[in-house]
Amino acid sequence: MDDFVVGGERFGSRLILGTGGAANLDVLERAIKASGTEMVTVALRRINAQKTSDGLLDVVVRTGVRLLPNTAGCRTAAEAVKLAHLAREAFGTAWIKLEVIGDERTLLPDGVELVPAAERLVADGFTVLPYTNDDPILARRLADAGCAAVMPAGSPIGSGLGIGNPHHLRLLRQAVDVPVILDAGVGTASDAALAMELGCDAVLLATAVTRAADPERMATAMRLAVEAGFLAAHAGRIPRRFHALASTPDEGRPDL
Ligand SMILES: CC(=O)[C@@H](O)[C@H](O)COP(=O)(O)O
Repeated sequence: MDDFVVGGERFGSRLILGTGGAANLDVLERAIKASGTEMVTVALRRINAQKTSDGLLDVVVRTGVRLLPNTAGCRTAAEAVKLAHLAREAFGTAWIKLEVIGDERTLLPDGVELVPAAERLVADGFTVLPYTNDDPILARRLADAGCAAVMPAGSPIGSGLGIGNPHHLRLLRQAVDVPVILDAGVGTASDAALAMELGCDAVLLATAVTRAADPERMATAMRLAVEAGFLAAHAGRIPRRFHALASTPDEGRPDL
């Protein structure tokens, strides 16, 4: 698999893990290792930046993955910008997964708040990766604002419904030049493979692994699915046909 380049940095894995929902840190650490991920996202409010042992931050340090703080829980652009600045101070990283949630029930992104928040953070020197809707126009606005990637939801966070609108995802892929990372809604490995086959550059998922009956095994499945989807997307699939096409040619067939 080719390296994944985002924000000017190179990653060997195209799978990003969210850390919410794990039963405990030991389970999470084993899942991170099994997934082969090189980047995990963490809600700032879940981390104690001062704590030096037994915390989520220690898992991040021990596994050697990049920490991508997120602005989970924010409802307005102003809140998200403030939290991003706190994260930069606390963790010494200017990378931020920008989340501005529009609605408690669906947890879908608020596109109206998202664009000015992204513009502000880019101007402030952040590498911004926004969680967005599967709307190609909004994605283009975010890319034009200088975001390093766009992260469309497949379906609502934690729903496990997979990719609700594959056509929109294809349109979105064509609408932007920055990496597209499917974020949210993945339920099982085939959803992750499909995202890659539709042209996504990477997949971010949390619940499907952290709340699986066997998180370590599901993390392995997700690693393989992302790799398989990427390879298939770049292997030139056969065209779909209405009728059959014999796989063995007729010539040389004995007269019976
Ligand atoms: C936007 C957001 O919070 C997602 O990153 C979420 O953590 C992952 O969604 P799933 O839990 O559905 O994979």
